[in-house]
Amino acid sequence: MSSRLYVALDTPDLARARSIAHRVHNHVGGIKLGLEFFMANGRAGVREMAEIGLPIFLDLKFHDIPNTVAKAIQALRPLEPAILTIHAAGGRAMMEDAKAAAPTGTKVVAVTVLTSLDGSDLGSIGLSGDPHEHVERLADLARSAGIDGIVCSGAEVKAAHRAWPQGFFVVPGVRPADGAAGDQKRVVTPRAALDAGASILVVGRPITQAEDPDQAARAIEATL
Ligand SMILES: O=C(O)c1cc(=O)[nH]c(=O)n1[C@@H]1O[C@H](COP(=O)(O)O)[C@@H](O)[C@H]1O
Repeated sequence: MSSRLYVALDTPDLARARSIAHRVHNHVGGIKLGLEFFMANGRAGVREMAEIGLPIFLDLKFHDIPNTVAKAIQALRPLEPAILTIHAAGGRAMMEDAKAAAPTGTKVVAVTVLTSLDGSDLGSIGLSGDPHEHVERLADLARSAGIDGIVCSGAEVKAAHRAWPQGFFVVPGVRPADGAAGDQKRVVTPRAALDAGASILVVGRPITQAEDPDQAARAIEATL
C-alpha cells in the first residue's frame, strides 16, 4: 500500500518544488500543491509536477457561489487531480455542483474548520461553540451533499470517521512530537491522526523546511 503521507509543497519556486519532490518521492504517497504554488506556476506548473508520477492533490480551497466554483473546477478538469479542495462553509449547493463539475476520478473534499483556528478564533468570527461541533456539523453537510470527504484536524477525525465510515479524511496540521506548530493550532502527531482514522496526512514545513527533507519524510513515515 502506498504511503498515506502527502507532502505539501508550499513554495512559489517550481525548481524548488521539483527538487524536494524528487528527494522525498520514495517516502510519500502524493504531492499537495496549494495556492502559493498555483498562483506562481499555474496549470503548467501542476502538469510539470505531475510528471514526477505521484498523485496530485490540488488544494485551491474554492469558496464562492455554486456557479463560479463549478466553472472554476471545470476549467481545471484537464489536470485530473487525484484530490481537490473546496470549503464546506460554501454550503450544500456549492458542494453538490463542485462534485458534479469535477472529473470522475477526482476526490472532492471540503475543508471544515481550518487547523489554524481554535475556539476563540471561531468566536471572533461570530461562531460560538468549539471547533469539534462545527466539524461534525460541516462533515454531515458534506456527506449529504455527496462529496467524497473532508479536511479536519486530527482532534476531530475520530468522531467524523465514526459518523461517516465511507468518508475520505484528510488531516493536515500534523507535527512530529518535537515539531514546531507555527501557525497551526489544532495539532496532533502523524501516528495519532492515522490511529484516529485519517485517510491521508498532509505535512508541509516539517519536511520542506528541514535541513534534509528526505530524512524528515523518512522519519515521519517510520512512525506510521
Ligand atoms: O486544506 C488543507 O490542506 C489545509 C487545511 C487546513 O485546515 N489546514 C492546513 O494546514 N491545510 C494545508 O495543509 C498544509 C499544512 O502545512 P504545514 O503546516 O507546513 O505542515 C498547508 O499547505 C495548508 O494549506
